[in-house]
Amino acid sequence: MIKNDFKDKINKINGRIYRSSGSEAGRLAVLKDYVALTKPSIIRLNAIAAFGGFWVASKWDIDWLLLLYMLIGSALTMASACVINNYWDRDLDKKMERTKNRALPTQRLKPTNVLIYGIALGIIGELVLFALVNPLTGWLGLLGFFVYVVIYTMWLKRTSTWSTSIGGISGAMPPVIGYCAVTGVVDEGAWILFALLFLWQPAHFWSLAIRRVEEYRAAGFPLLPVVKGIPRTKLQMQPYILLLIPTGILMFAYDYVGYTFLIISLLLGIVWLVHTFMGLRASDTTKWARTNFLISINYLMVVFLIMIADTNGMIG
Ligand code: HEM
Ligand SMILES: CC(C)=CCC/C(C)=C/CC/C(C)=C/COP(=O)(O)OP(=O)(O)O
Repeated sequence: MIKNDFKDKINKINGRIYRSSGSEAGRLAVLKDYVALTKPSIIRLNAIAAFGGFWVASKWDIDWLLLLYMLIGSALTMASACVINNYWDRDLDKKMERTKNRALPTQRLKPTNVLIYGIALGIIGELVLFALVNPLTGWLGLLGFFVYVVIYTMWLKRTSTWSTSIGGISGAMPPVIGYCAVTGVVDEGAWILFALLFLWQPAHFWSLAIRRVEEYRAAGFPLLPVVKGIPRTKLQMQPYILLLIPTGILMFAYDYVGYTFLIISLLLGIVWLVHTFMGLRASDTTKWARTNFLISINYLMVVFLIMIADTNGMIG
C-alpha cells in the first residue's frame, strides 16, 4: 500500500498524471478505462442488431458456433473502431462536458498504449471474421471500420454536416455482417437490414446533438443543429423516420418475419414519427430531444428483439 502511494507520488512529481496500476483498485480502474474506450453500450445494441441479422438469415436453424464466432469477430472489430475513435478525438474530447472525463482527455492512459490496444482488437476481430466466419463478413467489417474511423472520425466529423448520414453506413454494418455470416451473399435481406439501421441513425444522433448543441458548437463540430439550426434539424429527421417505417413492411413482404413484427414495428415507427413531428412545436426542446433519443434506443432494441422472436412468422 505504502509502496503504491509512493509510486503515485513519484508519478505526480514527474509531472505525469498517468495512473499507477500498482494497487488492486488502480488495476481495476485501468481495466474499467480500457473497457469504456470500446463504448460498451453502443457495442451492446450493435451486437443485438448483428444477432438479429444472423437469426433472420438462419430462420431458426441456428449454427451456434458460427453465431459465437460472428459475435466475437464483429464485437472486437467494432470495439477496435471505437477505441481508435477515442484515440483520434482525444484533444477534441477535452472540449466537451460529455467526453472530457474520458481516459485519454484526462491523460489517465497513454495514447500509444490505447492505439496499440485498438489495433490489436481490430486484427483479432478481423481474423475471426475472415477465418472462422467467412471472407464476406471480414470485408464488411473492414468497410464498417473504414467508414467509422477514416471517413467519419478523421474527416467528416470535423468538416461537414454530412458526417451523421455518411457515418451511418458504418453503424448499419453489424446486422448485415450477422446476416451474411449465414447467407454468404448480400441479397435483399441484407439490404433491408442495412436500410433499417442506416435510416434509424440520423434521428438518433441529431436528438442528442440538439440537446448538446452548445457543447458541439464550442468544440467546433459542424453538426446539423450547429450549422443549420435546431428547427431545420427537427425537420430533417422526419424523412429518415418516414422511410424507416417501410423497412418493417419489406421484412414482412419478403417473408422474413410475421404479422407480430409488422404490427409492432409499424406502431413504434408511427409513435416515433409523431413524437418527432411534435418536436416542431415543443416548448421545451431539451426535454423533447432527450425523449426522442430514448425512443430511438428503445425503438431499435424492441424492433430487433421482436424480429428475432417472430422470424419466419414464429409468433404469427
Ligand atoms: C453515425 C452514427 C452514430 C452516431 C454519430 C452516434 C452518436 C452517438 C453519441 C455521440 C452517443 C453518446 C450519447 C451520450 O454520451 O449521451 C450515442 C449514444 C448511443 N448510441 Fe449512437 N451513434 C450512432 C450510431 C449508433 C448505432 C449504430 C448504435 C447501435 C445500434 C448506437 C447506439 C447508441 C447507444 C446504445 C447509445 C447510448 C450510450 C450510453 O447510454 O452510454 N448508435 N450515439
Ligand atoms: C463494423 C464496424 C466496425 C462498425 C462500426 C459500428 C459503430 C461503432 C457504430 C457507432 C457509431 C458511433 C458510436 C458514432 C459516435 O461516434 P462519435 O465520435 O460521434 O461519439 P463520441 O463523441 O461519443 O466519441
